[in-house]
Amino acid sequence: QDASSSAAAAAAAKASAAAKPNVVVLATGGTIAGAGASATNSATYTAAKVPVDKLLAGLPELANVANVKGEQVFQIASESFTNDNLLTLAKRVSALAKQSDVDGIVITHGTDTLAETAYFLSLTVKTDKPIVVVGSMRPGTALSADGALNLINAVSVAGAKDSRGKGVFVTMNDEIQTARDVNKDINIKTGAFTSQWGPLGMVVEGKNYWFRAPAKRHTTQSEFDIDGIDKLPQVDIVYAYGNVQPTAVNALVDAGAKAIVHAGTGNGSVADRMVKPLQDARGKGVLIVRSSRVPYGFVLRNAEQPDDKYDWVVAHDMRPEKARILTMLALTKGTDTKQLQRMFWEY
Ligand SMILES: NC(=O)C[C@H](N)C(=O)O
Repeated sequence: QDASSSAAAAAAAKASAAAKPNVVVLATGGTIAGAGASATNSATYTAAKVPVDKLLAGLPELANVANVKGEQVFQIASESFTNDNLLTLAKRVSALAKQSDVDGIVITHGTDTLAETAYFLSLTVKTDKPIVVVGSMRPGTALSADGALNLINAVSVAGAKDSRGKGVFVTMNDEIQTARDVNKDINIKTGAFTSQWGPLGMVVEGKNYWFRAPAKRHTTQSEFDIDGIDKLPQVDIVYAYGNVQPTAVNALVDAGAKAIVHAGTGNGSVADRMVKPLQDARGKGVLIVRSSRVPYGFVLRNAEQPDDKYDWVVAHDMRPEKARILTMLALTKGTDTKQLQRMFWEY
């Protein structure tokens, strides 16, 4: 009797594990793995402290959502992310996505450059399996820490069948955002991630509620594939402000930048004294991408500056830091400015 009931219990446990999706959590550090000195330290803490096993063990509720495995890829604050980190992470995500025993992938990440990494993954990983990048604004040691629910939501979105084919997501504050559109727009507050075009949906108590679909090319529809990319070119950003001088542009060209993203004022406007240095840079083969330091709206071609005449590219609605990501990838294919401009419209 005992033996048959324990066999039945084991079979039931096996059936319940088989019914749940398999989700791998790749941990990279950030505040979601951060720890502060006391529960009232919501903003003063050390990022990238808690190892992934401890992070997952602290959330037994995850077992109800998916069969979760953790892997520590890095343990860093995201402001220190490099191109090498992007390549290593994306290659690991791509390899996991090819495994038949993996249904979805979650990346825990610091919030500061989270949107850049999410965009990079959405452009380079060829899969229709859900990939979710998630972080937190408060360390797990703080009162009203946001990481635990953000992580459960991420695992639930990554494991859901109705998330497939929709690209890479960011799940913060119960919202499901698409990697391309989302940015960290607010610091300190937990509702930090927004998109001017709105979230795709919401995740509440383990269920997805969708309201729109991404309109731009991503993952399986992308012309980039991380499996064939081993190096990223140097692309830098020049920030515009009153009294700006060409010092930074000239230094970056001398340092070997292959492209410069100009974070202009207003509609991507460029100070009169910056035009010639940027033209000179273009003359030396450096690609010039005109973006704006204004977070919302978008930059139009040949408005503010004659882009056709100067052979410059506009970043459309991409923030300078995300324009850098697309420009680096474009440069792995060639230096044709018409192609780069097409990519800014399509991705
Ligand atoms: N909230 C955070 O995660 C911020 C932290 N500086 C990071 O990006 O790693």
